[in-house]
This record gives sequence, C-alpha cells and structure tokens, in this order.
Amino acid sequence: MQKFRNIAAFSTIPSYFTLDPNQISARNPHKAQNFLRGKWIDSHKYQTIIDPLNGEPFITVPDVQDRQELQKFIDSAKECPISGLHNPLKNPQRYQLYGEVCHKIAAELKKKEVHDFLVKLIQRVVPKHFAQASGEVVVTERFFQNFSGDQPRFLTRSFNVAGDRPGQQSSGYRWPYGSCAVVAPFNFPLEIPSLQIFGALITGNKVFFKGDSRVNVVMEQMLRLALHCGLPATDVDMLFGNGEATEFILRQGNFRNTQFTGSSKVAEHLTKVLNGKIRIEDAGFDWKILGPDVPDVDTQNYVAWQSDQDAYGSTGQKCSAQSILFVHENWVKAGFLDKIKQLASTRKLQDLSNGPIITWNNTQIKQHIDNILKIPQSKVLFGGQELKNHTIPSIYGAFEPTALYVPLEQIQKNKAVTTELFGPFQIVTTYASDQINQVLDVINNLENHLTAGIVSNDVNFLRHVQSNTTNGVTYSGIRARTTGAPQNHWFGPCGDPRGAGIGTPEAILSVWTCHREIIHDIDLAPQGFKGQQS
Ligand SMILES: NC(=O)c1ccc[n+]([C@@H]2O[C@H](COP(=O)([O-])OP(=O)(O)OC[C@H]3O[C@@H](n4cnc5c(N)ncnc54)[C@H](O)[C@@H]3O)[C@@H](O)[C@H]2O)c1
Repeated sequence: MQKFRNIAAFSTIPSYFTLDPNQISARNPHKAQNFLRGKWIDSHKYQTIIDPLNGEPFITVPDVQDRQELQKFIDSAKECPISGLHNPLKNPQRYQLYGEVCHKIAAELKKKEVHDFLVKLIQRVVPKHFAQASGEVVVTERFFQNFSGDQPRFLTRSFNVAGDRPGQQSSGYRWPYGSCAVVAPFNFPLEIPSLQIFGALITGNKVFFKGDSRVNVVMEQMLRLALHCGLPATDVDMLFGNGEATEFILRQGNFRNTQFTGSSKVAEHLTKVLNGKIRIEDAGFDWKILGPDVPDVDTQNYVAWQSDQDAYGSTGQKCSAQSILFVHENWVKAGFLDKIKQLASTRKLQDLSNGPIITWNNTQIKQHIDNILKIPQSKVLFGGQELKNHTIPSIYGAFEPTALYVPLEQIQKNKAVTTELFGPFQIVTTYASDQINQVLDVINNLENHLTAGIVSNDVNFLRHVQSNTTNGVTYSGIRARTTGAPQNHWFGPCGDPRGAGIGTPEAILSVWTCHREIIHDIDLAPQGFKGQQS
C-alpha cells in the first residue's frame, strides 16, 4: 500500500492507480491481482509477462489453475439471480446509479493525467502509435459519456400494446440475462472490455470478465478507476488465467450469455462447449474495393493514406484491418500501388507506427508468405522481410509492412490467401470493370463478414456492391475505410446469428438484453360468465 501512495505522491498519477506505466520494468515489476466478490485478491500461482519491446520480465499476473480458486468465481457468478441485478421492475434505481457511474468515469477519462496514464499503459503491453492508443482511450471516454445520466434507463425503455379487452395490455421489456461472461482479446485492452462489460452492467447483468493475461493489467487499472467512480464492487469479477481455466469456469458456471471477442477457432470451440449461448466478434478478413472512378490527386492521396492506415495502423492488429484490397485497373494506371508502397516504407519501430506482432511470430509469418508465393504469378509488392536491429523477443513477430499480389482468378482456388494473418500484411489484387462479379464471388465466399470499404462515388457501383454483400460494417464512398470501431456506430459482423455488436444502443440491446413480454389481464370476468370449451 505504501508503494501505491508513493506513486501518487510524486507524480500526477491518480491515487486509485497502482502502477506507473513509465516505470514498470524488470527492476520495478508490477504485480497484478484478481478481483472477486468486491475484493482484490492474490493467487497461488503467477505468470511473468515480458515487455514486448525488449523481452524484459516486467509484470507478474495471477495464473489461476487451482480448482478451488476457480470454484470461487463460479460460486460468485451463481449468486446472481436469473432476473438480473436490476431490471425495469426490480431495483430500477440502479439504472440511475449506472448513469452516475458512467458520468463519473467519463469525467475521469477526460482528465489529461488519466488519458496519458492509460495511453502509456496500453503502449507498454500492446506497443502501438500514440495516436492509435489515444484513440482507444477517447472512444472509451465517449462511450461512458453516451451512457451517462438517464441513458441507461432510456436505453432499456419498454413498450405497451393495447390488448383485446379492458384490463389487457402487453408490455415488452428489455430484460437482463443475469449472470454473464465477457472474454476479450489482446489488441484493444481498454476499449473492448470496457464497452462490453459496461454494456452488460448497465442493462442489469452481473459480469465475469477474463481478458488476455498479456495485456489485462490495463483492465486491472481501469477497474480500479471504475470502483473509484462508484461501480458497485460485487457486480464484476475479473480473472487473470489461461483459456483452459476460463473454459472450466464457463462450463461450470451459470452463465446465460457469454460475449466472446477473439479468434474464430476459439469462438467455434466455445460455441459447442456453451451449447450456443454465446455472442461472438471473431476474426476479420476485411476487404476494400477501389471502384472504377478515380478522383482528383488530393483525394487519391487520401485514399492511399487511408489504405495504409487500414492495413498497417496498429501493426495490422485490428480485427477491422484491411486484409485484401481489390484495385480497379484505373487506379493502377494512376500510380496507386507506388503510393501505398511509399507510405508503408515510412513506418518504423521508433514511433510505433510499426511494432511487435503479438500472436504471430516471424517463422509463422514467413511460412504464410511462402505458401502464398507458390501460387502462379503471385509476387511481393513490398515488404516481406523481418525487421532488423531491434530487441523484440522472438516469441513475437517483427516484420515489415507487407503486401503480396495474387491474381484475382487464383484467390478463390487457394484458401491460404484468404486466411487472416493478424499483423502488418495484406493481399492486393487488380480487376477490370467486367470482373466485378468475380470480385464479389471472392468476397461472398469469405468466412467472416466484419468490415468492408467500397471506395467510389459512383452510385450505381456502390449500390451493386452494397446490395450483393453482407458485411456488418460497410464503409461506402470515396473516403471509405475498413478500420474504425468508434462509439458512434455499430461494430460487429453480419450474417451470423451469433454475431455481436459493441458500444452503440443497438449493440448493447442486442447483446446484453433479451425480450420479455408481460401480458397484463387484470379486469374481473363479466358477471355470470360461462365459458365455452374449444
Ligand atoms: N470481431 C471483433 O470485434 C474482434 C476484435 C478484436 C479482435 N478480434 C479477433 O481476435 C483475434 C486476435 O486475438 P487472439 O489471437 O488473442 O484471440 P484468441 O481467440 O486466441 O483469444 C481471445 C481470448 O480468448 C481466451 N481464450 C482462449 N481459449 C479459450 C477458451 N478455451 N475458453 C475461454 N477463453 C479462451 C484468450 O485467453 C483471450 O483472452 C483475431 O482473429 C482478431 O480478428 C476480433
């Protein structure tokens, strides 16, 4: 405790945080804690997390595997009633309470010292450019603004429909599930967990949360901030543990809804294990089409810049990253491929515009590239080499922003081409106007339909592509992008009944509430009532 006070006393770091993101290192490691039944608790076993930029051990986190320890999380989840912690008929004052908590969290996140703390902490565990990490904090802050005040109860507003006779009326409610789980990936360690956990909480659910241990120190600190802002302490439990331990809890608990964000492999596995009681945000193999209309040079430069951002921002580790780019031959003639090559060449480790790749190492990346280069007429457009002169440990990838060209007609024949490589990597292909339906065939045969960009202002072209595809987040128009999961529009896949959304009113209602209808029928029966059987 003394140590924490010192942190606050000699810096601008608020006292509820328990580390200094500028100082954590092998000599000054941070020890994280689990959170259970309103208390920070230690574990019997710990795991060491290494600094992704230099391999130094700098954080230790609980690695709960002991069944008795895990059982406590299951028991806590089971304490939540099936009707939730609040609903429109029970404890409705908690909607206001959450409006107040969200308001206070937003105000806290707006403070420069809090923003800077979280940006730096995100950068320490998922090294990304300042602008990318800052964007994550700002989106989170705006989400909390959006659900401040009376918004939690407006969000879950009910409706009434007149009945067939006096005293009869049906009321439709947005009802909580009760006990719920959130499982989150490494790449947005603040935004994804915060938006999903609070979406669940404000609608009346209790949450068991498990993030990726490599980065979850960010949510450990965020939870401390939220508790400082009045979050009811027993509404959330948080575990540092591996997939197996989490799965044990999910199987044995009474979770009526698990929201999973991560790879398709784990999503499919959990769907079976949890008998389909799951909402998923999984892999993205996101596409962008540059249409036939090439705009003025400034807009061409914008489109090239956006393309570079979409493919390589955050080192390509966004589920919305541009994985495949279909370039109309008119754009090739305008020199587009040279522009994106030039932009990619300016990315560097020094400012984290390119950084460590957390889930793919160099051997795996090279293997993937080699497999694709076996395809006739495929070639490296740019990149394709490991980074040199760096200290990124070999368990992580360190690779140049890379683009491989594969001819359109070869893409569908080779599954590897449309497999997500979660790093600074994209497939580029070209097409002519009479090949647009071939492009759509490729797109519609992809497994995932998360984000897409249709870069054109030709209304007929836009409508043709929009009306024949199904991506949940489709950016359309000459400045279309693929990345961006802000708080102001839906983000999630389309075309899968398990697909989840994040952050917006529709997303929260769809993921965290179910429909309940109470049909009131309260008038006494007419005098002398004699019923006829039918
Ligand atoms: N669609 C989206 O909104 C979205 C957002 C971010 C990331 N992603 C996807 O996530 C992937 C990258 O993340 P990752 O590689 O860390 O994913 P991952 O599936 O390996 O891990 C995600 C989380 O699941 C946990 N986990 C693993 N096995 C588990 C099990 N059996 N039971 C319970 N939990 C388990 C992990 O510990 C981690 O916390 C990419 O495919 C990316 O596209 C999707």
